[in-house]
Amino acid sequence: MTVPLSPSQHDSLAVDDGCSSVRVAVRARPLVEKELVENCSECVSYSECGKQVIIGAERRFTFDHVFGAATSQEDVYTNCVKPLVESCCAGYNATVLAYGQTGSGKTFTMGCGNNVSLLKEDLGILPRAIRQLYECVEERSNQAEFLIKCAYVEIYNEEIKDLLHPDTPSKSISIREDAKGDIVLAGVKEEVVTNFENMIRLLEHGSMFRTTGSTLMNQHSSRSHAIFTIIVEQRSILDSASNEVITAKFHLVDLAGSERVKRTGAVGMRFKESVTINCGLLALGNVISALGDERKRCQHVPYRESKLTRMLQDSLGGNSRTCMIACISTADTNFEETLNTLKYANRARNIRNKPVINRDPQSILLNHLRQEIRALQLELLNSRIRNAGLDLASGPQDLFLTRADTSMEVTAELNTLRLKSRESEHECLKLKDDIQGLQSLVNNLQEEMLILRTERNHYQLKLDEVNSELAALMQEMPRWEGVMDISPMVKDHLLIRMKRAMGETDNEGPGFESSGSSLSSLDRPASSDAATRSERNPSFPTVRETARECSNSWPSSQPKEDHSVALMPEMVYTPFTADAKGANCNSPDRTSGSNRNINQNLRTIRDLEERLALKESDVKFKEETLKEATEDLARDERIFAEKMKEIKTLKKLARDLTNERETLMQKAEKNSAMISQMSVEALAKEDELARLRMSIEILQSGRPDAFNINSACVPGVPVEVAKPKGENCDVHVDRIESPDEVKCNAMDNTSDAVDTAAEAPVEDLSEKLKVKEEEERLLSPRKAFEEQQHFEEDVCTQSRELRRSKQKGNFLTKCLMGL
Ligand SMILES: Nc1ncnc2c1ncn2[C@@H]1O[C@H](COP(=O)(O)OP(=O)(O)OP(=O)(O)O)[C@@H](O)[C@H]1O
Repeated sequence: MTVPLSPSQHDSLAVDDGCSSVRVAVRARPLVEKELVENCSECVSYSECGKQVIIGAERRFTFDHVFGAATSQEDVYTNCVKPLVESCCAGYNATVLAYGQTGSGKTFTMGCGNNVSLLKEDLGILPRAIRQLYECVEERSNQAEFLIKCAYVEIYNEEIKDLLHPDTPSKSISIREDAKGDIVLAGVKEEVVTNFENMIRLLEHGSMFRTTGSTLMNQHSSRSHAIFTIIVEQRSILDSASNEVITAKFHLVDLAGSERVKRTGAVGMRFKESVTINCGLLALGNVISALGDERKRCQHVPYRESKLTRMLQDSLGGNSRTCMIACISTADTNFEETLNTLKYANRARNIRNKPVINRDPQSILLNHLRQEIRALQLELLNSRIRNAGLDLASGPQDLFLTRADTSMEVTAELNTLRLKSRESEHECLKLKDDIQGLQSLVNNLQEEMLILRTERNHYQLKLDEVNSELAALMQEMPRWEGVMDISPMVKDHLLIRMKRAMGETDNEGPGFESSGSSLSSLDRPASSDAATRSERNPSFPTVRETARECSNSWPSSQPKEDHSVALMPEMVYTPFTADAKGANCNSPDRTSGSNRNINQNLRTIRDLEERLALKESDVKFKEETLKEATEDLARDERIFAEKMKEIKTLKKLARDLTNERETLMQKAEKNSAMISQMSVEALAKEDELARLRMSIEILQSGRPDAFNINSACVPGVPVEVAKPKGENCDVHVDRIESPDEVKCNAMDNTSDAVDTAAEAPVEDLSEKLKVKEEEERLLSPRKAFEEQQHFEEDVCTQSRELRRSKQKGNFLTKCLMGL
């Protein structure tokens, strides 16, 4: 049945209060061939609204999406994953998680490539997501530059394997938390991929290395949890000044299926895999419970319980938009597993994530600093212009700008360093918190270990008591020999126990191999404890001593009736035969009482052994966790120390830069004053040059009326000029070579003289000019010509320089305005 899709299902990424719930979809697979052959019937139905699944008589579960057995891959993808790919392109982390019992269709749903054997409509989530991602990149290529990377790992038997680089040893891969608190896989190489085809090739290549195996439930059963991660980095190109980088991670997870060993028929290696798979899923369940249960929400979330949960830390309760697809089988033979999956998935619906756009803090900082620098540069320029009263378009500004820029750079650098230092301080605080958390974890673990050790000692004591009781009973054994019939099996067993208690190896007893493992745990603590006890009280016989005595006093070999003794732990004493009863009628009650005692004691021993083994494995696990936590703590402390060192260096650098900045600011102040002075001088020189050029033009024109305007420039004619400020100014003109070619040799106060020369009496000047002309006629016209040329060249050079500096000034002004 295909469940109709409602439009509301498309809003699968609804976010409120910055939080977004984990979306959960259920997908039922159709009955497979094996189930059809077995005549299985369907035990699952769906409600009309398309959001409820009903299992059995009336157990209803509500989910965000419910996909019936006939739902196409396309529908599952469109509803569950498409929005996640879109949000990943927008900078949000995303996760798709396929969960379910073995053979329920997780790998089918996720897909692991684009095989030619696959029909297009059967393509799973992975190839579809990769295609959509590249389409999205293509669409946005005019807005941003994209860099896409991928990594593919599997968690097999609690070890992480890099499927894209299978040669990487698992030991070199570890799960770490980076400075931002994101989970990263150190040691896993990410591949940069530029197109759909290449990424599919990598996916298929990695999938080839994934561990699969055949079980009774699924011929191609995945024996590991596989995580394909796509990393999307984008840099906006719309705003060239903004170099903001956004990075999003997309995890596509195909979990291994939960399974019952009885049904999968897993033995040996498969059995071990099965145990680790179930442990990982149990840890995931614990995390889901801790996050989903409102009462537990503030408590510790056991992410560190398994590698799977640690890797999915961001996806469950963290910075990610997550969708879980719970795959179920509708066959009634899988009723219990399906019910469990639905319960598991239902809990996941309560998890609240906090997705945010992953902006690179460095680029944010850089942008912020750039804006600040621009603002400061403008402000500084404005204030300088105001102070110097300069027109930006005139005058050489390069020196001024260089200094100002240097000062700006230093300020910017200083700000960057300050921010970095602040950031490192935050990081240090965070690390401190982490260290405290770890410290309390270690303390808790130590406490737990202490309790466990006490418990172990307690059991050990009990075991010793039982052992000594047993030893006492064994001492009595020879006495019963004559009076009752004890099964040779029992004797054999007791002999083996005694020998083992004495630390001897005895493989003769047919029950040795089966009971060996359980007995060995008894052997070790008994002997060590016996040693300590004999130290305490040498008169008290140890189990070993008593046992040795017994074994010596016993007949060495008893006829062995059969080899059923292999079931030693379950063995009981054989009942008395009628004859034996007759023969031993002197104390039948006492004998049966002792038998009962021995049986009871054996049971107690077995019980204690099991409990002890359990406790020991518990202690071992705790010790490992403690070791890991201690290592983490040491690492964090190392990082913390490094950070502190870095902060110190940064602070010192910041201090140095502040000093340098101060010095530069002072220098810049001085230079700006100098520049202002120079600018004023340059303006005066320009004026002077303009006037000189005008004078030359007038003199070159040789028009007598020109002297009315500027006769003060007549060469060699000392002029008494009018005094604008009540002062006399003399202009000395050397000589006139010809009426048209003159050399002007203006002395001090030239500009004033030129300004006031217009007011000199024209008659006087004409007369003087005539005299001069007479004199000049006598001089060589050639020389005058040469001098004139010389002078013109000088003027041209000066005006060229002036033009160049003007251009420079204009250029710099434009640059400044541009900035
Ligand atoms: N929706 C479906 N439509 C048709 N066939 C399906 C569907 N889902 C699963 N199957 C078939 O069911 C079988 C088991 O599926 P699959 O291998 O994906 O299960 P699994 O959950 O990944 O198992 P495991 O956990 O053991 O790896 C496969 O033969 C697959 O083709």
